[in-house]
Order: sequence, then C-alpha cells, then structure tokens
Amino acid sequence: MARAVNDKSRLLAEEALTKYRIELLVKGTVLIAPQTLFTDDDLARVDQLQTEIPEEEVREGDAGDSHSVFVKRVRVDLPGRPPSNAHGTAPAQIIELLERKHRRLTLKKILGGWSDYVIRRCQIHRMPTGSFVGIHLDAESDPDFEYAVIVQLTREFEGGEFVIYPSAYEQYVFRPPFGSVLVTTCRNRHEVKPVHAGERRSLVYFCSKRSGANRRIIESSTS
Ligand SMILES: O=C(O)CCC(=O)C(=O)O
Ligand SMILES: [Fe+2]
Repeated sequence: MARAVNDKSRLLAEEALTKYRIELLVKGTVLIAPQTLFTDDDLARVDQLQTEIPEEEVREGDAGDSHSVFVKRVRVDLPGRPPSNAHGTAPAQIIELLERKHRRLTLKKILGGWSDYVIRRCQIHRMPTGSFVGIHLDAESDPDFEYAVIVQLTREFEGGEFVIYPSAYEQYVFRPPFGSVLVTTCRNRHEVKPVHAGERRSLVYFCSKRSGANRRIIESSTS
C-alpha cells in the first residue's frame, strides 16, 4: 500500500515536471512552484551563506543597460575565460548546493535535452527600495547562456516584478512568490521593475551546455 502511494506521488511529480517543460518550450518561461527545486532549509542556507559574500553596486549591465542593484558574485564568467567561482568558501558552498544530484536531475527534466547543463554564472541580487534592473538580454553577457534560473529568497517586498518581452507586442509580468523559481530563456529581453517597499533578494544562475571559455567578443572602443 505504502509503495503504491509512493509510486503515485512519484508519477504526479513526473507529470508536473513534464508540464513545466512543455510550458518552457512553448512560452520560453515557466514559474516553478515553491518546494519543487529548493526546500525552505536550502533557501535559509543560501540566504545565510550570502551574508559572507561581499557585494558591489552595479549601475551598468554588460551591454551598457542601466541598473541599480547590489550584486554578490558566486561564479563569474568573464569574456575569453572559463567560468570560475568567486573567492572564499561561501561561493563554493552555494555552487555545491545548486549542483546536488537530485536538483540537477529535476532541473534537467524541466530544461530538457540530453547532455548536462553547467552553471556558467551565478550571483545574488539584493534590491532595496528604489532598485531595479533595466531591460537587457542575458545572452549579451555570454552567447552560450541558454536558461536563467531565478530563485526568490524573500517574502516582504513590493514592486520588483519580473517583466519579459518576447516580442514588440507581448509582455509577461511575473510576481514570483518566496521559494519559487522562474526559468526563462536567455534570448528574451526582460527587466526587474523598481522595488517600492522592502527588499527583494534573488539567487540567479545561468545554465549552458558549454563549459569552455566565454565566447563573448568585446568590441574595442578604439575600433
Ligand atoms: O534578480 C532577478 O530577478 C534577475 C535579474 C536579471 O535579469 C539578471 O540577473 O539577468
Ligand atoms: Fe537578466
């Protein structure tokens, strides 16, 4: 009996992952329910580890886009170089948590494809009131980025909606709740609207099938 119940809940879980995968294929974005990829303990652990990582204020994106956000680097992906963890033990511990087998397998079922994904870049965003991330394209940071995975670490904030513009005529607005995970293709423009109250924190990582050097070409300002 217990076995039958277990088999049934496993099948239901598989069915939910298949639905997520189809939605991602069709719409380019899917919101994964809390507790699917990260438990509350995982989130508390990440939120505790991030306090050990120094932050920098970022006001300009890789393509000159305008931002106002505090960034804690976990793994960096600089042009011409392979991805590498930021210094210190906390970044390595966060990557270890993200790469745990069950999480990798679950995420792979949502992303699809045969080969494994690598995390090319990972960072934590702290967005107090007034912060925003201007419209940008993730693939401009690294042409091999395929999917962005955005984990919500906080409950108490207003504003900070994630808005995606798949074309000039469409927009999708997301208000992802605490513990949910937004997965989106890196080929759609998007932004994070200004935070009006409280503080929004998110863990963001970019997945790719390529693990080599970042193939982004930086145009020289003299040419
Ligand atoms: O913090 C977020 O919700 C995602 C921000 C973003 O679009 C990015 O880091 O590329
Ligand atoms: Fe982005």
